[in-house]
Amino acid sequence: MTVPVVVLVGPPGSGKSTVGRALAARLGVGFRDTDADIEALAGKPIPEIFIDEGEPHFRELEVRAVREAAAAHGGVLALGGGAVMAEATRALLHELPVVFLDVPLADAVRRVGLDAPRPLLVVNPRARWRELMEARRPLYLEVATAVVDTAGRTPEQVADAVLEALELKTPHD
Ligand SMILES: Nc1ncnc2c1ncn2[C@@H]1O[C@H](COP(=O)(O)OP(=O)(O)O)[C@@H](O)[C@H]1O
Ligand SMILES: O=C(O)C1=C[C@@H](OP(=O)(O)O)[C@@H](O)[C@H](O)C1
Ligand SMILES: [Mg+2]
Repeated sequence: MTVPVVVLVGPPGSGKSTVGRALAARLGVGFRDTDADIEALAGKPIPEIFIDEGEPHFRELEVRAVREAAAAHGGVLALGGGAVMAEATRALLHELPVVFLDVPLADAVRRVGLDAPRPLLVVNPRARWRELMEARRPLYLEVATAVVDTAGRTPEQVADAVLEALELKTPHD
């Protein structure tokens, strides 16, 4: 069994996918994103999974994708924003180095507004994001080894803060 060097959790727009890629490059390790794994498993993009099979089916695929990646991927792993809602996922995250990327509402809404579609944020994204974050913040905190604030930081600066928070060395140190 190979376990990730870092797992990134946090709400949509916190930068998990973007920072994860930068972090993996800095560490000289691979990057994996469970949303991409789910799309590969289902053979279609996430919005289509939500439309065709519904959110509960997406969440089943997500639990499986996280379990498989957490047991086999030795690099940086980014989860989807809702992955922590599953108790089984939280249980396995308790054993891993997990960073919660925090972000204020205004920054997150600005970031996701310009990005790929997220089915849960299509209608009234501001209010929906706030609701999601209120429900999930305790869960992000429960699984987090460290919390990194992303407000006013570039993805590269966030990657630096993650390395520092976990005291990780890069090949250039
Ligand atoms: N620290 C940051 N500052 C500004 N924009 C960012 C930052 N992190 C991510 N972004 C941008 O926000 C959008 C969402 O980022 P993404 O990595 O997909 O977030 P997540 O995976 O957490 O939902 C992307 O367009 C990305 O380029
Ligand atoms: O918050 C959520 O429930 C979701 C977040 C998305 O990932 P990001 O957090 O990477 O945007 C993706 O997994 C799906 O649209 C559901
Ligand atoms: Mg993402």
